[in-house]
Amino acid sequence: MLTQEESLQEEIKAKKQIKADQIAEKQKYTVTWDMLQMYGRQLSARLLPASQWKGIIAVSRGGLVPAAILARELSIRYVDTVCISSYDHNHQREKLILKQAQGDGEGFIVIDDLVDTGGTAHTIRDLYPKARFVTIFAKPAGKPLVDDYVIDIPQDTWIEQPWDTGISFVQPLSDNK
Ligand SMILES: O=P(O)(O)OC[C@H]1O[C@H](OP(=O)(O)OP(=O)(O)O)[C@H](O)[C@@H]1O
Ligand SMILES: Nc1nc2[nH]cnc2c(=O)[nH]1
Ligand SMILES: [Mg+2]
Repeated sequence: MLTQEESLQEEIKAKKQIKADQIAEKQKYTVTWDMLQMYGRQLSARLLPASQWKGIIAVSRGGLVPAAILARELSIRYVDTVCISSYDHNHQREKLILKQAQGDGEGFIVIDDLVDTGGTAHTIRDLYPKARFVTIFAKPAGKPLVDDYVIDIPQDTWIEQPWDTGISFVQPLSDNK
């Protein structure tokens, strides 16, 4: 007989497996480091002049690499983070704010790698109503919640980020000599 805690853990594990299966079935949009740098530079150009910004707030973890690209291009050295953990619990997707940058976001760029359902973006908007909130990728459901983004991605497509992937051998199409 499982305890309540054990059955909750079992339920969470089963849900994670369902999510992994759903991701595996989705169309993939694979991002390379080069692409990310190129898109990050495009976004940076739209954030000029840099003198209007007090700093950058990265939405950890996905926003960390894009934030580094923006910081370099705009010569911004003040970089902070907001750290959000999303997890499944009792049929609800809850968000836990582990750490946040202070203030209402005025004069700051808040950057995340992508907006999908918009759940994270809602949290960011509540925390930093005066910030300029930008992402590199946007899916239709979350698009209305960002001030700017670079690449449109269909809702049914999973974005594979370069930090989640690696280079591996691929079989040739034909082994015929
Ligand atoms: O629009 P949404 O449906 O909320 O999805 C977008 C969020 O999902 C990913 O983060 P995730 O919560 O997976 O955590 P991570 O950044 O730490 O990888 C991504 O980096 C965005 O922050
Ligand atoms: N890597 C990745 N994380 C996500 N979080 C929510 N949607 C996505 C996605 O498409 N790709
Ligand atoms: Mg994230």
